[in-house]
Amino acid sequence: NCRRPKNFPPGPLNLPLIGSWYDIPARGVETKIPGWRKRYGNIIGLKIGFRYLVIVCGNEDIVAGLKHPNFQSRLHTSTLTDRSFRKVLGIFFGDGDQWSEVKRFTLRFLGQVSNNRLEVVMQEEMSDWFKAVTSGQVHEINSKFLDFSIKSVINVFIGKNGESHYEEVDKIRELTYRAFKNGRITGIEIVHPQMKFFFSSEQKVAAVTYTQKFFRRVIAERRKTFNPNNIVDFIDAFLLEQQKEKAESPNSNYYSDEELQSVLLDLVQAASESSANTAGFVMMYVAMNPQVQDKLHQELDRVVGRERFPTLDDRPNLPYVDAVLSETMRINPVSGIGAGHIATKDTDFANYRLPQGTLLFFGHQDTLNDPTIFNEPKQFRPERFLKKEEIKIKMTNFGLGKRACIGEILAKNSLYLFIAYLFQKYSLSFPKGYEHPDTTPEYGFINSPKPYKLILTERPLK
Ligand code: HEM
Repeated sequence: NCRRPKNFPPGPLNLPLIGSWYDIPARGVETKIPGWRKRYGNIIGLKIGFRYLVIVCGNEDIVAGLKHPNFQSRLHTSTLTDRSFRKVLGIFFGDGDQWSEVKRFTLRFLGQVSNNRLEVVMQEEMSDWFKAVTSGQVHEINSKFLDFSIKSVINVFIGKNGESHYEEVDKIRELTYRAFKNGRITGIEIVHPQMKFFFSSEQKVAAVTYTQKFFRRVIAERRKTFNPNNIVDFIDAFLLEQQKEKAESPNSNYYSDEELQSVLLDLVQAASESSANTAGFVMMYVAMNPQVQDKLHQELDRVVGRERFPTLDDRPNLPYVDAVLSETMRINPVSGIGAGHIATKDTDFANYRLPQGTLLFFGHQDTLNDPTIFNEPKQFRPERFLKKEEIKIKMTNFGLGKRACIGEILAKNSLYLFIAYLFQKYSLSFPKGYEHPDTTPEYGFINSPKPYKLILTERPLK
């Protein structure tokens, strides 16, 4: 049916069978949004095959859409449930009571990861990382170089045991990077799984299968040594909850092994690439803006000096470090259109009517680079985040409401530590001939910087 439902938002023409699929890039849909928005307004109506799709733009509408009670569900096609034993499990694509129970449990666990524990993990990972850096030499900045991110995530969730598996963790990083790079967030195979045989990438399947197998083994090993009186990490906490559930509510099955594997897969995939790619963009933009780097160095020298590691307690006194992180996430957000939400009922929204089953995405990158909101948005200017009056909108790049990212605080804390450690110790510069890296991201499930070259030069101890 090519006709739009009554009062559906305007958008490109729908053709028989394929809808407006011909005009929707499977990767980098962000690049089309400014043009569509000019033509059709804040709410853009599209169709992939038989599935209606809406992109919500404009900060007010994004906030309203993210919080709308009818838009708190996810798509459950087999392309997605293949990640979780063909069931609706895990947090990212989970739903209903199961999702809300396990999300609450995971948030509670994250709330208990003390600042002290995170600092120790980050100090260990960054110290190892620094060993791999040769001062004054050219380094290629790519997923492998930024592997401190997945290692610290693994360390937070599966404890020190993670270290004995670093070869496998490296393989998971490589497979996840490739899967996300090839990931087609608005690909037709996501909404019409019949098409996955033509479009699904081998890397995506390999990343899921390998990671699940890894966690299955780690969980089985842990079960042998599990001590309910010594809960150290996420797996311990989950196994304890599993025991309690079996004893107290034998009819419920929220804490199954399949759920644990699915949640761990979500956490590793959601956390490691997003933080690593944000770190890659931080290094790129700071090296491109020497005056920003000078200010970072001056602030760190003044507040921390060069002999001890910066801590989370230093954070109130290091506002420029935070401003650099916020400005990086504004200018090149790694999740440019967020994750798809589903309308669970026919819903009136922003003067339109969205049919049940409509898939919604949100124009985060568009808003964060809108010249009517941010003065000179293409300029990397962390100072704007030091002046509250310059930030006129609610930041939404971690989502909002029930479906919001569970890792926002963890991500911001660990990226703050990353920036503080890195610039306390090093100066960054481009090798001759590589001074102007391409800042356009490589689009995928999570956007990443295109690989580029940098020299890291150790700063002398003062
Ligand atoms: C720079 C880092 C990160 C960014 C920009 C980011 C961004 C996002 C966004 C935009 C969403 C979708 C929200 C929505 O549906 O509207 C999301 C969801 C999610 N994120 Fe993150 N994230 C980051 C780091 C992390 C970390 C470190 C973790 C794990 C500890 C994590 C775990 C998740 C999970 C599990 C969800 C699904 C939540 C749900 O569906 O209920 N993320 N994230």
